[in-house]
Amino acid sequence: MKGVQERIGRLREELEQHNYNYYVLDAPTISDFQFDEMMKELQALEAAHPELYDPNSPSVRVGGMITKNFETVVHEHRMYSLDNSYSKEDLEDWEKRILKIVGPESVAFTCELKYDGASISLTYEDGKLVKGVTRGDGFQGDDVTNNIKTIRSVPLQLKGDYPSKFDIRGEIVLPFEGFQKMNEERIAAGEDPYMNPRNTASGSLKLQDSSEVARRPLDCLLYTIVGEHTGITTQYESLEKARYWGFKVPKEARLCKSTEEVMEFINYWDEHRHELPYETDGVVVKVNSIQQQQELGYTAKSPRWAMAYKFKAERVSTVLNSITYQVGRTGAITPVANLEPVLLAGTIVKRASLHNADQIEKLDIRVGDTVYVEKGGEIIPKIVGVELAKRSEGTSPTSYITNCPECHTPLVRTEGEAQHYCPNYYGCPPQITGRIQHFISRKAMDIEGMGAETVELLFKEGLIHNYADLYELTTEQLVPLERMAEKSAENLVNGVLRSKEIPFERVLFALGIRFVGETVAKKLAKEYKSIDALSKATLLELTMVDEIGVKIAESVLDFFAKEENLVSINRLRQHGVQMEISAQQLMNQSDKLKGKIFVVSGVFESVSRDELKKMIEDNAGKVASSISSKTHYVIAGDNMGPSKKDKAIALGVPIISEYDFKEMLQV
Ligand SMILES: NC(=O)c1ccc[n+]([C@@H]2O[C@H](COP(=O)([O-])OP(=O)(O)OC[C@H]3O[C@@H](n4cnc5c(N)ncnc54)[C@H](O)[C@@H]3O)[C@@H](O)[C@H]2O)c1
Ligand SMILES: [Zn+2]
Repeated sequence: MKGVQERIGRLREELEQHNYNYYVLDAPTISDFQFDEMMKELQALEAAHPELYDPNSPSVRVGGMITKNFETVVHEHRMYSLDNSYSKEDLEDWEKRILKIVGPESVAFTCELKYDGASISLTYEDGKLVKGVTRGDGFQGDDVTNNIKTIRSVPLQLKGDYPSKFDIRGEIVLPFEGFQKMNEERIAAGEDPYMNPRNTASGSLKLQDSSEVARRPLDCLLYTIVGEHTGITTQYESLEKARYWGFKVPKEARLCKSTEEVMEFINYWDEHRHELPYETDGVVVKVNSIQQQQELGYTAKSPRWAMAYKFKAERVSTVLNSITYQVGRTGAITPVANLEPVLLAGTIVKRASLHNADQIEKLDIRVGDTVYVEKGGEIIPKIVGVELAKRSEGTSPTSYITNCPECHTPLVRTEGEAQHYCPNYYGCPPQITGRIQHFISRKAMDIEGMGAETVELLFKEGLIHNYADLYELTTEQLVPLERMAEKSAENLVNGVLRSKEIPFERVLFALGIRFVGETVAKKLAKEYKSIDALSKATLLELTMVDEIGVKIAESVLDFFAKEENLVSINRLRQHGVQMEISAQQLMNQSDKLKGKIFVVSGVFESVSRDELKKMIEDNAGKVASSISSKTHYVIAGDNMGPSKKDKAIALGVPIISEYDFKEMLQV
């Protein structure tokens, strides 16, 4: 008995800590699968020992919390969690319990997808968005209205016959495409990629700077209306109404008359969910009739009228053959697991990320172990645990490397950072080639005729040591090299020559300053206009620039403090690389379109789409990808999509031609 009590206490404590990591820090340290297993164990023990009931147990409370970084708002209607089911039998048991209360006839269900993001409650009064609050602990949450307003799919003004006051609930998600783009930008800027879309969405919502939130491609999917006089009688109807008033309500929902039909829906989406643009982790089955919902009511944590059906995590086990360590262009060390190849979610997996030393230690991962591999929204799969029963005897914990695997320099780890670094900036081969590879990449200097392997080859042959060396390469030097025909040597030299036309903002990105990705480079170029001015900026000045924080500012200062960087910049300048915004570009820039949001659609006669977008941005306007109530103008060319056109008309957004636009700029 004492043992059980201890175990329960221990589980409650640990689950509490995981809730904190997950909901407040947005940085879980165990997988959802492991969390759910622990929760199930706790629930089973509590059910067998009702005398140990505690109203504060994580099993009977919503897991979230308020952060105190925002104003705390008490929910007028409580926000609940959902009970989980994992099989057809679970669902049938649930149906039986429901019928006991509302029976004896059958019950209809609305099936929806379970979007994996952060819960939100939006309050509308007279058709206007007045508040956006996180779920928090279910009773009260964080007021994140300003951040919510930056999300394009959240209507600020409703249309149609909406009730005068109501709340609508949904999920803030980060669609895969946006998540991947954000991660590509982070990797290009030398930062660690985010772990998964859910925690990134939730973390984004809690940023203090709304303009930073606005840059994140968040989406808001809605599913429940709450309020007194809404006139709605079924869940299915509420989805249709919400859609009609202007909310984004996914169309996948289905009205089902039996658990058989519910299972059909579940089985279909278990297989097809990867075709959706956002992450889902199950299906939510809801009693359709609102009146029946009211009869059923709530438990301490969840509605009795709804049930989540969780998809099985895509997870397999395989043997860890070895751990290797990669050195990135910024010197960051990433441990990589080399696995016995295994089929996971339709692809053969051979490698998985181990993130950093802490992760290896926490999971106690050892070479030879049988490990669990999981695939979520991440780019590469990850190891989430070890099958300890299969561990052979006599193994010892993995000791993390202390020296760089490439140049043997002792590694360093700055306080507060998870990653180890190789500090040998000038001499570590992968850092040198990594910087040059970044420099020539498509979004940077876009040097045709050159790829990552060519960089390796030229470095090995001692021809380049630095990106400025590229501009001194001659065909005579290149032709004798292996696999380098005369033609490709010429292409390469010409490619380098042409890169001298690349505008300053991209040169700035190409230099590979840590944390200076494409967007930040654009901002800095616009603000400082030349490398000389930027190199003289102080920390304070830099942090005054919109969207530039201390971390970026410090990294810029570090970069210009390195003598070798200054030498390289001077050499690049002597070779004719653009180190300032051209007079032409300056002339074309203004603030004329400040605050205006444009959507560009169709094919144009006098300019290309990209040129048009650049003109908008050069004049301080913003380009959005889809039309919303916040769009100021749609610039339409030939073949504008009919649905876009309808939407613009419905929302009353003016549709203008490329010529009207140029008129606006007077060019
Ligand atoms: N890894 C960790 O450390 C850790 C810690 C805490 C929680 N978790 C994960 O979070 C889960 C618990 O989180 P939870 O309490 O938010 O429950 P949940 O996410 O399992 O389900 C409830 C939530 O689902 C959301 N939802 C999505 N689509 C919906 C729809 N169509 N209709 C209604 N609701 C919908 C709502 O936001 C609702 O609050 C755990 O099961 C675990 O997987 C993990
Ligand atoms: Zn090194």
